[in-house]
Amino acid sequence: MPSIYEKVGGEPAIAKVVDYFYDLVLADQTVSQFFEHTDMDKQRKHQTQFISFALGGPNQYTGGSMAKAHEGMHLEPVHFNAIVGHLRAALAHYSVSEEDISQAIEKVETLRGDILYK
Ligand code: HEM
Repeated sequence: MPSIYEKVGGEPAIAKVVDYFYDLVLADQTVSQFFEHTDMDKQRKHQTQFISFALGGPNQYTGGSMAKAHEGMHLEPVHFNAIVGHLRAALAHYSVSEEDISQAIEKVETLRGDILYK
């Protein structure tokens, strides 16, 4: 079974989804402030890893490192939900099927508990 990552068209397609997702995130005042002091290389790395993880691509991060990466950000459900919404919109924009989008969101949801502030 090909991963969604492969179905979408691998790395070149992911780069486009990443750019689109990134634009949505930075235009959204619910979450844009978290990236205020993030340099562009890290920003890009974050988005690419995020999308690759969601779509079953390479360079996946484990739950443990996700908790560490977001430690101290005090992320609330409203922030996580906003990011999930942008992921959904970016995938839909590139004509990913509703079924594949749901699967990607399900994957991302497995990290909610690690990423949110407790
Ligand atoms: C399942 C959801 C998420 C995944 C897979 C993910 C992935 C990652 C990864 C891999 C890093 C480390 C990047 C690095 O070390 O360079 C990171 C850092 C970061 N994430 Fe996320 N993330 C998620 C959710 C969120 C949310 C909801 C927010 C805020 C609204 C957020 C904001 C950030 C910020 C600000 C950084 C630090 C960037 C920096 O070093 O300046 N992430 N994330």
